Amino acid sequence: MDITLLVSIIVVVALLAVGGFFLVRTRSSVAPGKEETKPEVTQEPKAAPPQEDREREEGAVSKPPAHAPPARDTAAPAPAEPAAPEIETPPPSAGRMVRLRARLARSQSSFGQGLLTLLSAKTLDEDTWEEIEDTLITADIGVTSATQIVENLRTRVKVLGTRDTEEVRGLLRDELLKQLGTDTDRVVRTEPHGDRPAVIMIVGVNGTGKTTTTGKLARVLVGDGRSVVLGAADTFRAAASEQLQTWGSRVGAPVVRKDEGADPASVAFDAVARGIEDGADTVIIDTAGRLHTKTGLMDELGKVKRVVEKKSQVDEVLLVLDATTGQNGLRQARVFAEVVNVTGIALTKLDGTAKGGIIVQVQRELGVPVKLVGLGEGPDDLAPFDPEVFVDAILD
Ligand SMILES: Nc1nc2c(ncn2[C@@H]2O[C@H](COP(=O)(O)OP(=O)(O)OP(=O)(O)O)[C@@H](O)[C@H]2O)c(=O)[nH]1
Repeated sequence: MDITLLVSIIVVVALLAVGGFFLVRTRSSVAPGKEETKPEVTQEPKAAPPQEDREREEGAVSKPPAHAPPARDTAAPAPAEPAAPEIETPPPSAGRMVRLRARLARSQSSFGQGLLTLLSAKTLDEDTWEEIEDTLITADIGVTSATQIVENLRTRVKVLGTRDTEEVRGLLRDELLKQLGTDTDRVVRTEPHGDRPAVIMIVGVNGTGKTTTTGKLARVLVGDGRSVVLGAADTFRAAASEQLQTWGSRVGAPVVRKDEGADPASVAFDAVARGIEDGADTVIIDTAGRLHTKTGLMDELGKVKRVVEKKSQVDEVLLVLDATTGQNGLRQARVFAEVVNVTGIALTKLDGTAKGGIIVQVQRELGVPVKLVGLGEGPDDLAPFDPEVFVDAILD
């Protein structure tokens, strides 16, 4: 081999060896620097770190406590604490009926539209007026009120000589409002007297919606910023006290209850005592459903009221009536009114019937105002009764 070629090969090999050495050195000195940027850490937030770790990363926790367990242990789930029941904040009573107006419009529109169609007939002859009266009676408004409405309408239509739809609608609105009573005092007495809470008793026959109304009323009051104690004096139906407990827990209202079969008067008495002790604004007592025809049970209701009165005056006795029961509801109302001096009506299930005229009839028969109306099964579907919203929903 030529000596020059040999020397060249040696020089090339030597140069390659030196180059390779520096290349390896340079690579190994960059690698730690890359490690310092910790790419694993930047990817980690995908798995949400425990709160304390997060705060530490953000600098909120300056250094780990001396007793801090290794990172792997921190990630272990802590033993679950029993979740505190969530207290709800129901909407206030004001404007509730307006919010529920669509329900009314749905259930009562056939009644209202029937009347308006008849009134806009080409000729308002005897037959048409009779049909108008029948429509009113079918809606459970009662014969006396139906006759009055028709007589007044006939006179006013004749005197004014009007057949304009809007004007006739206005006349009908006036007549219906007159029958419902716009000046009637419909306030539910819930204000405490000095150191004593207001006491409300809820009464009625089975299944009308007493327990539901008690729970819904508690929500109305809590929504208005009141403190409430509930008394589960329906000791006859075991589920009623459970049901009331659920309503109470949802809004943080204590529920006084006893075993099934306990004396309802003693539960009611204890509930009022608890209300006084807690400085509550209002005590609402749910009573067992009873047939108005069962004298013994009706006497028992009178006793509950008398026993409560030993502790505090009873401000309201609300009779819960199911709007869908029509004339039967009226019969019930009469008997209850004799036994416990009913001060107001809570008319439930008005969302399920077109016979809203029962409001007029029950007020006329009992001389007691409808104060609350139930417009659905939802927890906030109870509203203070507003005649104008009611009539407008019928006629819209
Ligand atoms: N659609 C509708 N349903 C209602 C209304 N109010 C109550 N209800 C329903 O009526 C049913 C009976 O209600 P409860 O409150 O259990 O009746 P109660 O009078 O306490 O029953 P007893 O304890 O057996 O006398 C339930 O299914 C309620 O959801 C309402 O305004 N509208």
